[in-house]
Parts: sequence; C-alpha cells; structure tokens
Amino acid sequence: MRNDKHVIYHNPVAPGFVLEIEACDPLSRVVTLAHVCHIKEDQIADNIIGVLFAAQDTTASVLTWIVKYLHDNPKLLKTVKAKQKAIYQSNTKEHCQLTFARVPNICGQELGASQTWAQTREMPLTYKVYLRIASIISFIFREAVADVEYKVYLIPKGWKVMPLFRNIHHNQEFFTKPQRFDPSRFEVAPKPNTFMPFGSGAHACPGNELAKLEMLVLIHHLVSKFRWEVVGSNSGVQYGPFPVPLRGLPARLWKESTA
Ligand code: HEM
Repeated sequence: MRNDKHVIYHNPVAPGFVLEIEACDPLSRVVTLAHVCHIKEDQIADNIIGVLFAAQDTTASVLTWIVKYLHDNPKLLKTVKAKQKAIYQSNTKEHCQLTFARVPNICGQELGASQTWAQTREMPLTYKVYLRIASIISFIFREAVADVEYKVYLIPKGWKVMPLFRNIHHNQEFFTKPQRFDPSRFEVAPKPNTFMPFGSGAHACPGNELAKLEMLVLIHHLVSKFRWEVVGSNSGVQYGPFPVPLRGLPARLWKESTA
C-alpha cells in the first residue's frame, strides 16, 4: 500500500508486523539502498520484516517460555538462581577489585559486571528443554532438487517437502512422555535429526549462537537480580504465528538484593 510519503507494508506470513518506510526521501538510507541496488521497496521491507520476525520474535517467544517454565518449576529455578547468583557476585567483586581498587567504598554497589565468554559457555541453563517443548518454528519448506526415494515413497523433483519439527520434537518414539517438562532428558544427547530447533543443512538458522547467547545473558541477569510471579497463569497456547502462552505472560517482578 502506498501514499504520497510512505509505503505501508503488510507481511502475509506475519500479520502482526506492519512496516512503514519513507518512500521518496532522498536522505533515507533505505530508499538510497533501493536505488543503488535496484531492490524494490517491498523487497527491502520484506527483508527487514524477515529479520525482525526471524531474529526478534523467535527469541522473545522462547524467552517467554523460559520465564514461564522457570516460574512453574521452583526446584529448577532454585538451582539456576544459585548458580547464576554465584557467577554474578564473583564477577561484581572481581570487577570491583580491578576497577575500583583505590575507591573501596564504591565496592558493594551494583556494578553489573558482564559475564565472560567462558561463563556463558558453561552456563547450565538447559535451553534445549524450552526449545524442544516450545518448538517455536514448527516447520520449514524444502524443495526436492532431484527425485528422492524415501521408504515406499517417491518425492519427485520440484515437489515441496515440509518437515514438521514440532511433531518430531513431540514424538514419543524419540522423547518419552513428550509433553513432560524434564530437563534431565537432555543429559543424554538426542538421536541425530530428532532435535532441530534451528533447522538443518545449508539454510539452518545463522542466528543460532546469537539467540542462545542473548537468552543466557538475559536469564543470568533476570534470575540474579529479580524474582517474579506470573499473574493468572494458564496452560493454554496461542500462535501468532509463534507459540506463546495464551493471553501472554503477565508477571510481577521484584528487585532482589544481590548481596
Ligand atoms: C531462539 C531463537 C531462534 C530460533 C528458534 C530460530 C529458528 C530458526 C529456524 C528453525 C530456521 C529455519 C532453518 C532451516 O530452514 O533449516 C531459521 C532460519 C533463519 N533464522 Fe533463526 N531462529 C532464532 C533466532 C534467530 C536470530 C537471533 C537470527 C538473526 C540474528 C535469525 C536469523 C535467521 C535467518 C536469517 C534465517 C533464514 C536462513 C536461511 O534461510 O538461509 N534467527 N531460524
């Protein structure tokens, strides 16, 4: 849709995402890009929405489930909290000693030192559990580039194939009692190709590591500094298109002492 000044773009796959870009402003980088690269405005809008949709909404949806499941499983929350608080306190202390060695009074205040790379690698948070149970991206498309025989089936060249990750992740042949929230099941690595929250092959998610890092950093700060209570928790799920708890996850947060 276009008016004098703007192109308003609705993405049919993500109806919640509406993007408005300036159409004729010579200073607008977006339009300049379009002129240089001969990309149409709707292609630019599609790319921007694609990244917002692929990167932001996916990660936010998984985080919503993490917050819900941690809240609903106090024993797990306690373990995660203890570990993360220890990391937080040791970092704050170390940061304090290194940075403010000559100003002792400043130590003890919240300095919010960041985690180290090594710490993010060893963080025990079993994000796999949430990625399996939520299966944020339920399916993808692939096209057969040649005739493929699979068991008794022939998939002719050019046909589209739609692997259903949600069904694979919730198949009791691969995950006993698939609906059960059970972090311990990942103590043993899942069979190959039974756990693909980030897809597989040449088009597997390029944001995989970034998404995990973002989630780990957020959870680290959330559990180290806050406690929270979900208001009006329910077990329903809504799809928009990614699954999130029905009617969202309203929660109250309290800042905790980090001492
Ligand atoms: C928890 C968060 C995320 C999940 C669960 C997720 C999941 C996925 C899945 C299942 C695919 C399809 C892979 C395939 O076709 O085999 C995909 C593709 C993609 N993801 Fe992610 N993703 C997440 C976060 C991100 C982030 C943070 C970014 C970018 C910063 C990103 C960028 C992309 C892009 C560009 C593609 C398309 C790749 C292609 O078609 O070649 N994703 N993602």
